Amino acid sequence: MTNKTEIKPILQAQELTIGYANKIVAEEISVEINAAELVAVIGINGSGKSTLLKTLTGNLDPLSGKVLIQQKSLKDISVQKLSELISIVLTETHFSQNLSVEELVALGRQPYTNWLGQLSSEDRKAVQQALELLEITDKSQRKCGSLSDGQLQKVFLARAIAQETPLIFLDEPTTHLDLYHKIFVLQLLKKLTRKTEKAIIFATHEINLALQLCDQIILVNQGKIFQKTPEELIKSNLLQELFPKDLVEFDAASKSFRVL
Ligand SMILES: Nc1ncnc2c1ncn2[C@@H]1O[C@H](COP(=O)(O)OP(=O)(O)OP(=O)(O)O)[C@@H](O)[C@H]1O
Repeated sequence: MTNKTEIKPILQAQELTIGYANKIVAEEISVEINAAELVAVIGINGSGKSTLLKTLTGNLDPLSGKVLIQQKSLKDISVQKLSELISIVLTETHFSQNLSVEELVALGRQPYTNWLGQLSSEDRKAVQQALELLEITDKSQRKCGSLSDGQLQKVFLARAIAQETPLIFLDEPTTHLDLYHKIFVLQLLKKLTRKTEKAIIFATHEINLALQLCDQIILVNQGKIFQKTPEELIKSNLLQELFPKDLVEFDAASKSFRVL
């Protein structure tokens, strides 16, 4: 007998094959994500990061195998229930520029509002809490169209927080950001996992930053998927083999890629 409380993963992929009707992108995938973990999905262009995220969020059917959320098969979860479990932040270029920050964040409450879309006091509280967590309360009445890309990124993140789901997925949340703001956003994601116990999974090309900031890394490479801690990944040879060796190499001592 053990006293250790069993930690049940919030998300699991079992013997998963992902891809499209005429193309297998990756197979034999097994992934386990726990609450309060920050997880980066990395891999070269076209390796299958978006395909994996789409499959894990139920936007693309697996070719075989299954995805479980809180031990329940994704295909048996209703769309309504799924919107209470998963929020997704995409790199959005089309959104209503005329919405105020507060209005856009309030869209995160859609799974909970009535058919008229009226916000209850609980909905308003969730919106205010999300604005506070992202430190954008002072911008709540600004039009989204007047914000910088970095500020907008925080607003989309606040909308996902307001949705109050245990899982948040983001597709390349640091695109368009300068180095300082890339670190700012990733640190913020990390703080959110600690503060809220949410699991946050994001696709990124920022491998050096992911190695420094994430709890787990999912590497997509040549049809295979590896889940490891940053330390395990650095010790493995996987990063050395990620890119052709003519321009860039992984230096295990400094735990980063460098130009040759
Ligand atoms: N709808 C589709 N039908 C068929 N093949 C597709 C489809 N969408 C993507 N692919 C292919 O699947 C593979 C993986 O693409 P995916 O977009 O998942 O890669 P990625 O790692 O997210 O790439 P990037 O870093 O460039 O965004 C690529 O070869 C791509 O051409």
